[in-house]
Amino acid sequence: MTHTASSLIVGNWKMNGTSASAATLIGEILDGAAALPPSVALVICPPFTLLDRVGRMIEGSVVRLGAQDCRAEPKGAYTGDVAAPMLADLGVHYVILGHSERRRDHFETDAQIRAKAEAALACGLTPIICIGETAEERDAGDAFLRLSAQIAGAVPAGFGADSAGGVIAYEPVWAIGTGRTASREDIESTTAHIRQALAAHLGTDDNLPQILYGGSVTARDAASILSIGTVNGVLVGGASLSADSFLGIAAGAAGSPS
Ligand SMILES: O=C(CO)COP(=O)(O)O
Repeated sequence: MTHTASSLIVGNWKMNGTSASAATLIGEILDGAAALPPSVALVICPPFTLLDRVGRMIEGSVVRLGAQDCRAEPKGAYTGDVAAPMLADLGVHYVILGHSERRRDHFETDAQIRAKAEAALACGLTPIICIGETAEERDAGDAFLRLSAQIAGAVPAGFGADSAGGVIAYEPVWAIGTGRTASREDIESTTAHIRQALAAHLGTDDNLPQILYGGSVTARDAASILSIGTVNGVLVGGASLSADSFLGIAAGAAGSPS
């Protein structure tokens, strides 16, 4: 399957990695990344502890650096938190916000996620705002309502039109870490809905944020997912911890055999 438009392949390492494992993984990814066409953009989001080390390793390569969260305030007495300007200072380009694991474990609200996105944009970072319905919401037929509400609450005005751009990651909660990827048909209809909801919320059809799919993506299904017209890339968890899998997914974006 061939995919001609550019694709954003983002690896979310979550709470995984040591200096030794990161050195090996990044070395292998850089070896393989050199063979990818320029239409495929790779982003690695390691935990905070590895941002500096990974940033130094990928310097001068096509791979960009992303973080997994930031705080909305620029500095202050917030023990354990990390501010957006601190990330920008480290050479970070992207920041994942509102991941379902943070919504679940840290009770993050759409309003907080929106404030974080505004803080990230203010220092030139590209936010990757995560949205997604739970299995219960899906079974109740409320998935689209839930996604529209998350967009209305978490996506800042003008999102995507800023020079830093903006990214929305559709990650159905029931597909994350479960090995249960959403079907191509589901991803197609849901991302079409998300695109419509973004256009309605932002009041424009131009410069809309890019839309990623995330949830048990593997090299096996990446090419099919990435060939959907409303999907601009993928957000990869588990499979981003293996260079073979991550590069296989990127090869799916490049239209080459994975
Ligand atoms: O949450 C995810 C990426 O942010 C998806 O994780 P998995 O690819 O492990 O399902």
